[in-house]
Amino acid sequence: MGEEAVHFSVVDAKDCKQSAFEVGDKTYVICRSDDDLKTSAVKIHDKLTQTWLSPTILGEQPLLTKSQSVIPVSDEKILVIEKGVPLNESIWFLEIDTPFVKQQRKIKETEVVSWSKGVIGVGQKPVVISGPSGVGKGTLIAKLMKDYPSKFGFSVSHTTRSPREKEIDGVHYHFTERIKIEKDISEGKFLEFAHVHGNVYGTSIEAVESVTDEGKRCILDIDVQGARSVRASSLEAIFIFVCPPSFEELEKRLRARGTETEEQIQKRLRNAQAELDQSNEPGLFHHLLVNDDLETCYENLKKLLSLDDDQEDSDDFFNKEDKETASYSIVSKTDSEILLQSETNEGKNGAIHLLALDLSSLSGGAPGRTRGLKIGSVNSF
Ligand SMILES: Nc1ncnc2c1ncn2[C@@H]1O[C@H](COP(=O)(O)OP(=O)(O)OP(=O)(O)O)[C@@H](O)[C@H]1O
Ligand SMILES: Nc1nc2c(ncn2[C@@H]2O[C@H](COP(=O)(O)O)[C@@H](O)[C@H]2O)c(=O)[nH]1
Repeated sequence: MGEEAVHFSVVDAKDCKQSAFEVGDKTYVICRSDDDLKTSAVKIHDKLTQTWLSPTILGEQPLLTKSQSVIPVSDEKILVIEKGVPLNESIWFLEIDTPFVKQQRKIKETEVVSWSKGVIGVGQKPVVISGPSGVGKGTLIAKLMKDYPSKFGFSVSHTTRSPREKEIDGVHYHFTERIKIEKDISEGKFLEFAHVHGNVYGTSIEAVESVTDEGKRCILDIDVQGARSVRASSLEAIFIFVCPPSFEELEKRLRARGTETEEQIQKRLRNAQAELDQSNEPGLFHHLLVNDDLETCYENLKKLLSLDDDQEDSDDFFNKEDKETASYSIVSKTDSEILLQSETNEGKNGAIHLLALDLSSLSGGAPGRTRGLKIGSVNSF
């Protein structure tokens, strides 16, 4: 195991405790007050220009404790372990140059950093279901949710369109104003958004991650533009496109549903053709399903989902006692792993309990979550 010194320092300023660390030409300082553990400030010192920057801070902030263990893990992220809380709640990353941060920096034309919660274990990949309006996506998803309520959770999108008669705010969609969704999009709260049939639709990061945090598999019903954006994001998902048996049948279903005006139906049909044209594009969808007979299509969808090569949740690395009580701090870092030492538990025979965080596992969640962390007792990988 190669050695690399842990590089961090803690300085007590007048009214705030600081953790400072260098990455490239910049020094990042996380500053938190002992009196207010709810908020932290981040300052960046640019050594080249000798200037201090106050970046826009995105993402949910860590639940702060009185002390932390901090180490840069790459040019993109800094690992922050909050001490005194169980490991599952203690792992956070300050994203300083991830693709998400780079994108947000461009949009906002200002310096940006983003907090991202480290989540141990992979869970099952979210399922993105796309297809033309009226093909039956909602019908298939409703069946899945009814048959497997504890296994699947629906990502409730935001939309600026008006609710249909039986639609409930917060259940079918979060119905919202254009000005509000545009503000939230600009603040980086959305995984994807698109202008669809004349309205704005979008998937908030929270919509996906709240389902995954519940331990359920997240289902997204989004258009092809949205699927493309998710494909380009850090979220690893299964992409399914649902096709109609014919264009005539699609039109028939859309009309029979009776939820759109003639003008809206015409617009949806025009867009349907464009979506169908993209369904075979290499690298976009993993699976195509034809929704001719509903029951047959549903059975095929179930087959696809159970065939998915899901991994076991690596939570199993921990025993129950560790989960509830152990608190860890960083001991050392190599190119492949970071060693963590338990501060509260001594193993049998008085041995110190060491864990290794596999650095190759730092990916997979939506922005705001670093999902799929692999952590094991030393030598157990
Ligand atoms: N296999 C099928 N055979 C016949 N009718 C179907 C079938 N699947 C769905 N339908 C019906 O087609 C209509 C459209 O289905 P649904 O609302 O689920 O489509 P959708 O793809 O979710 O549309 P949108 O994208 O506009 O939300 C509904 O009235 C539904 O009952
Ligand atoms: N890109 C996104 N597309 C979405 C989202 N939520 C729904 N949709 C798609 O919009 C159309 C129309 O839906 P409707 O409820 O008005 O009939 C359909 O294709 C949906 O898949 C979203 O969050 N992002």
